[in-house]
Amino acid sequence: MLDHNVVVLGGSLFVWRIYKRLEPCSIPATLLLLAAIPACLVAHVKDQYSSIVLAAISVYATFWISLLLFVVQYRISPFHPLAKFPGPFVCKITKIVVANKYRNGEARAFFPEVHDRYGDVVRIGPNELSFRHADAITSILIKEPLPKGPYYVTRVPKDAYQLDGMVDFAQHAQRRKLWNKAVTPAAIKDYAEMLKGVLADLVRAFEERKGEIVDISAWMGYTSIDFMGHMAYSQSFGLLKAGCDILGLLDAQAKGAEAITWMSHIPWIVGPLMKLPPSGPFKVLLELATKLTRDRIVRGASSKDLFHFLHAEDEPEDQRPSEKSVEADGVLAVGAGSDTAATALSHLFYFFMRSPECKRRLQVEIDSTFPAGEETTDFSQQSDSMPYLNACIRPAIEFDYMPPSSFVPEDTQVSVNIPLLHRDPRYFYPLPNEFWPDRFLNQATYVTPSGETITKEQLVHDRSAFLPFSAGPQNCAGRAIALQEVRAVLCAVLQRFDIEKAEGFDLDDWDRNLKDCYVTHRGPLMVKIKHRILSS
Ligand code: HEM
Repeated sequence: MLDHNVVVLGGSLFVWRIYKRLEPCSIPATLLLLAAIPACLVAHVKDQYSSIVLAAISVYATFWISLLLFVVQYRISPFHPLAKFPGPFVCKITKIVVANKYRNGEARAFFPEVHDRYGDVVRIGPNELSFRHADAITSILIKEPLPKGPYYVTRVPKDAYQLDGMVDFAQHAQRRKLWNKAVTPAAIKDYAEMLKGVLADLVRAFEERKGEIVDISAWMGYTSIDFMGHMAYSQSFGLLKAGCDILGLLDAQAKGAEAITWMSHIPWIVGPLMKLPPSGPFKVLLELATKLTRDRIVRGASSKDLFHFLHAEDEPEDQRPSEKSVEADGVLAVGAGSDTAATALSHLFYFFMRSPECKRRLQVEIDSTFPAGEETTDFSQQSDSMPYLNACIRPAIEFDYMPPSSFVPEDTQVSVNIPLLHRDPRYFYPLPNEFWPDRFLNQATYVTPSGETITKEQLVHDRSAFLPFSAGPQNCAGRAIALQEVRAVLCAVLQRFDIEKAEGFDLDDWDRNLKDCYVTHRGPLMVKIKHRILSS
């Protein structure tokens, strides 16, 4: 008779082979492989023990420990397909390290560190590589875009299809058609009217707070979320009027994103978690999305909002996407469109406090385009005739997380770390780490903030490495809307107000408190709102 340990080891080797080949993660498969199989082994070897309890303890312990060792051994062995790629040892064994970095908002520090240490291609998980090279953009995202990886699977709510969670390209392209109709110049014209209303609320709120100290990062959050309410659902969320997050939306979004980003990096955990009823921030967000969708359907809209396009309201009812899918894409719009724009705007106010000369130059451009007393709401002028405004915006638009895809057949997830490219001297030089808008201007010579003059030929400016809105089929659907919003807010505020650092606030705290958790957690950015006195 075979020794019982050999039988148990054979069982766990068999289960490991199944996991390696099929990666099953459903609850029934997990119960079968991790509980039922060892139970059968207990039944098989129980006679060799003095009691069934002892047999169960010994078999389960041997089975699970040996299974774990098989997994670890293989992941660090030279036979693993990614064995030749360098990376932190612990990352070869488990993805938990990177998942926790995201959850704790430490990705911003972690990725530069590992790429500086290990090079342009780093193994950041048992089956995952991170790239820091512009060539990878074309190979992964553009030329023959690789299919989306399991990272995206968690974005798909049950019974619904959310655009960015659609891993099937054909299905994604079909849904993206609705989004593309929602971002044509004609559609964006309608959103411009909504934006004007939001700008009026913002200006009014700042007028009322002149001379006061406010957290401008929070106010940018209210602004962008209010705009998304109008643009997506023709409904005011009312944060600007209230001067606070009355719906708890920003808080729910931040907490939900923290959980989602963690789960996205450990996709096998999603199956079991999705079986649980939504709780905490997910409950808040889902209930709000359902209510917004219902209310919008009943109420209708006086002009074409995003919902109009996503719900295909011009089509016969039987050809429209399901209510659940529109609900899911509505959440996506509010999530994808609010934190990103608010972060870009907050960064800009921060940069202007660090570099007052840049703010002065921008205000000169604003004044010559929109003289004092005139409205700043001719948005086409902002996009076409204000080069310095557009140069300022570009370096402030961050792309805080990575778009992973996956290689088939090895099931390796790969990602290009775009924020690192934006700060890489091979693509942007000089001052790759500094806010220096001039690099985005087309000039024969450039003067750096320290007074050094360089020629166009000396400037390194590789636009192919600049991708704040990503690229390829899954690029940002709201790019044009976001740019219009950021330009409009800057013009409206800087034409009328001087935004100065609040006394006692340490600007270094802004950078210290930034955390990438799928959305960017921003700490406070305390400023004094002052009436702007125009220099003659
Ligand atoms: C400064 C502001 C913004 C930035 C930097 C930004 C950036 C991005 C990036 C990098 C992606 C790709 C993400 C990935 O592949 O994982 C993306 C996707 C997306 N963004 Fe934006 N975004 C911004 C504003 C907006 C706005 C205002 C909206 C909506 C009105 C929006 C809607 C979307 C949607 C729907 C997707 C998913 C596209 C798809 O999967 O086909 N974004 N965004």
